[in-house]
Amino acid sequence: MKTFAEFGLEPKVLQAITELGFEEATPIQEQSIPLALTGSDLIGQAQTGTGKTAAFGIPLISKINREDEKILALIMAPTRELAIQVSEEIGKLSRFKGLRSLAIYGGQDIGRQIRGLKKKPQIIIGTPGRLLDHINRKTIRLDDVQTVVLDEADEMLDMGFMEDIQTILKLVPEERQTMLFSATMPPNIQRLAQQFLNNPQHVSVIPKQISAPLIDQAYVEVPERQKFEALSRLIDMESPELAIVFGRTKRRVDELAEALQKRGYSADGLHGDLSQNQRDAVMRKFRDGSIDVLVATDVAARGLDVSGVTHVINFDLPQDPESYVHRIGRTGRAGKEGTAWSFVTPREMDHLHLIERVTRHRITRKPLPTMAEAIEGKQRVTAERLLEMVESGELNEYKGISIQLLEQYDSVQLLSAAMKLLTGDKKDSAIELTPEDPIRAKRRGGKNDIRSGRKPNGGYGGNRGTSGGSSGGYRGNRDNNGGGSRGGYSSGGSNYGSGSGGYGGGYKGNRDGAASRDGGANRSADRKPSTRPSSTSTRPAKREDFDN
Ligand SMILES: Nc1ncnc2c1ncn2[C@@H]1O[C@H](COP(=O)(O)OP(=O)(O)OP(=O)(O)O)[C@@H](O)[C@H]1O
Ligand SMILES: [Mg+2]
Repeated sequence: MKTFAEFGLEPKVLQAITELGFEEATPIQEQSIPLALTGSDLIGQAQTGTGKTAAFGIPLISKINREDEKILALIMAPTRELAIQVSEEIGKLSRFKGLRSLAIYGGQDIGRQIRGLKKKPQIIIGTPGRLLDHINRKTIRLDDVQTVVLDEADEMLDMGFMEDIQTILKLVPEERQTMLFSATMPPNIQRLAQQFLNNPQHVSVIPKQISAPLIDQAYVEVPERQKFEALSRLIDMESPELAIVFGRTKRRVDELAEALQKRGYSADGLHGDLSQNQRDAVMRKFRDGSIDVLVATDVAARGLDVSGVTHVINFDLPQDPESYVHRIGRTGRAGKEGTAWSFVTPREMDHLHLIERVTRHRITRKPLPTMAEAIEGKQRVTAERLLEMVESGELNEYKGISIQLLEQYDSVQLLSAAMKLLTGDKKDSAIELTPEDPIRAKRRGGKNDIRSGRKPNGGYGGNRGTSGGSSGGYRGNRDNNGGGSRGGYSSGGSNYGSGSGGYGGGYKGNRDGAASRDGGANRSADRKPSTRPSSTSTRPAKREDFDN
């Protein structure tokens, strides 16, 4: 492991890194930073939560002169929340150097953004839709941009941002450095790379070499109508510090958040039909811990980094294996452990197996938590709270009454009553959620779909660490689905997530033409009537939500 001092960074940037508490570079940082500092174009791929933001942020910041008053760097991200977060991290990294950066995203007052732009930021972090808006208004000019980063590049393509990105990149001088980053690099990313990158270096971190994000992955098979009960039992049993629960549609998220609140959980929902103020408020509450459970559509699947997220629960399975990878990657970040649970209806078992094959990771089957386990979990939390209170020692006011009570009643009875009060018996109000259709495993893949054309070397390393890094394919140690005998996933070209940087597996060979990953326009995860004037109807529904 390298320390940041070894990259020859200027003292002010090093100081900022130290202030953030980063001691050693993560593998993606170790490989990307020196390359990016040479000015080379880059395609960077590494697992979720391994510091890709600083991997592009540090070299980007290093190149900029604080005296300059032009926009010199442009970072694009697929969602508003991510643009805000990346902008904050860039702000922290460039603090001592005194650079100015600004987030530009839909839903925020444009006047405010224009005022921000008047302060001459050198770094813009934006979502493509609003960026274009500013470009058209001539409030943003890209003529001096030297560095472009596409964070979550594959997602931006998937959301139908290709056209917007093309328009934007055509306005950036050709003499520039361009970097693409994501944890997943499906083959269609090559299209973008060929068009906009100049002789890019591929930096791809083999999982074995990463201080592996320890995500414990489990699933329970549960019929659709029992999912809510399963969720509340699971939350009770596991008592997450912070949890993100993913639902398939906006309606689902609304219903779930409300149902959880009714049952006494501290939960709130996030999706693209909320106003930006509401979205900001929910994220703030989740980040500061005033809610414990964030219920969200895939709008929260990518990039978000909230410390203390111990659990991710897929209340509904995601449509795509990549989405699974990113969703569960909201936990187990920066070397911490995390737990991911997925609810799978009996008809979705095939889809689960597809996810297992593509991610080359066996997901452990677990039984539905029992009522007894749920109760035990809740009691454990209550006991912990009680003991914390005992340790805090600030109990003098209660001692008199406690002594009196103990003279009259049995101590076990008394403590049990206090525990019961504290635990707060669940109001068993009936919860009715509108059922969702099961996700269907699309038939995809096969040798002909292997598109990346790059030599496979290094699998995703399914069991992270024990077998990682050896030559591709979905190898032998899987027993539940025949080692990829269906659909050709074992065909050595699969190198999802590592090795040479190509996704390679081609499992979603015919996805490009699909209307949307959310299962059709009318019940898409995040569809919203657009205020943007043109061509929105032809775009995948998903983008309507994420940025406008
Ligand atoms: N060198 C480092 N040492 C310690 N912590 C780090 C280091 N680099 C980054 N981090 C922290 O790790 C966390 C994850 O970083 P980041 O969000 O950049 O991950 P990512 O690879 O972009 O993940 P994702 O694929 O989910 O977007 C952040 O909280 C970040 O501050
Ligand atoms: Mg990221």
